[in-house]
Amino acid sequence: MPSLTVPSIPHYTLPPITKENLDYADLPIIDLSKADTSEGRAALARQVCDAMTNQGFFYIINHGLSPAQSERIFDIADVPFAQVDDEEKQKYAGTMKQTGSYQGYKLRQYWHVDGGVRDQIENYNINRDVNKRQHPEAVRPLLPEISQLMALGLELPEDTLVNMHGFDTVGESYVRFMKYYPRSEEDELNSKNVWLKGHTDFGTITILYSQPVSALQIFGLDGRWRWIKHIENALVVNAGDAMEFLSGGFYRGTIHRVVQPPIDQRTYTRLSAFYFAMPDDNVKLAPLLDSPVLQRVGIKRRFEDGADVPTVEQWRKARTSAYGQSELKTSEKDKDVEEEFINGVLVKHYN
Ligand SMILES: O=C(O)CCC(=O)C(=O)O
Ligand SMILES: [Fe+2]
Repeated sequence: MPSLTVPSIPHYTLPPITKENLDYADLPIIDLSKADTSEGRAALARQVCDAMTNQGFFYIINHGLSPAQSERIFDIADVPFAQVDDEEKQKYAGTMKQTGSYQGYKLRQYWHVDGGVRDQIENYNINRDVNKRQHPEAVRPLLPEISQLMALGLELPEDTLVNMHGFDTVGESYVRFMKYYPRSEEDELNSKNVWLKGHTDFGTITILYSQPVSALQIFGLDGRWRWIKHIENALVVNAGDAMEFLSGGFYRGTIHRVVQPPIDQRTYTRLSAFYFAMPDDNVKLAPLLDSPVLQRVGIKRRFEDGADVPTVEQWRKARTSAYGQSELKTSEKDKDVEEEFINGVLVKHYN
């Protein structure tokens, strides 16, 4: 990254890791320092492909961000929450339901979680074009740094996919900062300790900065939830709906959820930082039929034959408007699953 004058902001101290012995998911670790040679890249490509077709989640280490840069990301992430007062937060609140876009704040209690319980999570979302909207005063001096972070999100491994993620085209890849606040006993009971229901992300890939408060879990092919373990200065990557659709089901949009942290971390807030990569708005979410791999392994279609395949814009808007707001129906097959149809596609939410 070229150097910038970095504004001085308060340091955010991340909590210590848990001492509990949790059932962790065994995820592959992609060491990007091996990408310098063509053999190294070939080996990494196989590893990533394997991870994406199986768990749909992996870690990246040696990604080029120093521990100090990663620490800085959490300092920046806390600014929209700790340095902006409620009145200003209201002023920059997003209009998800009306516009299908997450830009701005998602304030606490906007989403329905389960059993009448509403969320205790604040988000602040910034489009990859950081100048697309106005931001709270405390965030403005940080925009050049946030803008540089977006560049990292574009380093996708495949040209085909990279080309669908133009930087100057119309689209909604974005950075999200997210702060989870501890909840009341009553809320924990009524929502069975689930803070964010099991879901798939909407885009191609999500990159999250590993952080120490254990709460994120992934749903394994064996039907069990397992915890994501914190790895110092690692990135955690997962595939979303757009990736699953483009790859005809070859890469899995993995179901994940957020639950109450283990007992020794329950009093902390949980701050996280993400990059959600979304193809350009005009990309049709149909399988990439030219792929020799898809021709070999076959395609799992998520859309009815003849149904209109949605564009990225249609998909992300419909998913964003519905999320945490729509009426869900309990699945006839599984009482822990709730369902809705979006653009003719069955979308599931897990408890
Ligand atoms: O906070 C987390 O670790 C996950 C949040 C998440 O899944 C999301 O924002 O889509
Ligand atoms: Fe997610």
